[in-house]
Amino acid sequence: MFRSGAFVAEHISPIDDQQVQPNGVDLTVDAVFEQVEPGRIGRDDKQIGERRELDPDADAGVPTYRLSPSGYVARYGETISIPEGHVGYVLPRSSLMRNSAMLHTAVWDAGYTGRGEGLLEINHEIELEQGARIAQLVLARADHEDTYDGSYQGENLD
Ligand SMILES: O=c1ccn([C@H]2C[C@H](O)[C@@H](COP(=O)(O)OP(=O)(O)OP(=O)(O)O)O2)c(=O)[nH]1
Repeated sequence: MFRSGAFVAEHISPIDDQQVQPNGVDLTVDAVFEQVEPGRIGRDDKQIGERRELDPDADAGVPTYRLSPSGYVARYGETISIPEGHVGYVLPRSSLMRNSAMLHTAVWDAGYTGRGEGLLEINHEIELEQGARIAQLVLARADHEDTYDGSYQGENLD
């Protein structure tokens, strides 16, 4: 069973009322990266290729990313903690999708805490204000034996 947005909100910070939706919580874009070196997925290890952080255009008043068609890694502005007994899924905000862009995501494990990332697929030029809502996190009840203890635990925390 999926939990309410109010429940999800208890596991995300910072957050404001505008982010709380009936079935989940909206996530904002804090930083955008372009990968510049190859990565590697081995049988027993992995390496994330080097990235370049994009500078948003500050002249617009609100810092704004002007993105051309390509793939980018977006880092969310919120720290997310997936509670035990749950699994998280992040989906794109529909307005992103309606603008020919997509956010690709993976599984958010019980016990994970951090400011995670998603893959932005941009198919047409788009402007994204830094801090704009681009995604939504939902939580479902889930059985599990262990909790998350991987290399991304605690990532991007200040
Ligand atoms: O779209 C997503 C999905 C998950 N995560 C976070 C939460 C998740 O718990 C963690 C690790 O994900 P996963 O287990 O898929 O990573 P991995 O590639 O298997 O690495 P590791 O073995 O170090 O966990 O990354 C994201 O930031 N973005």
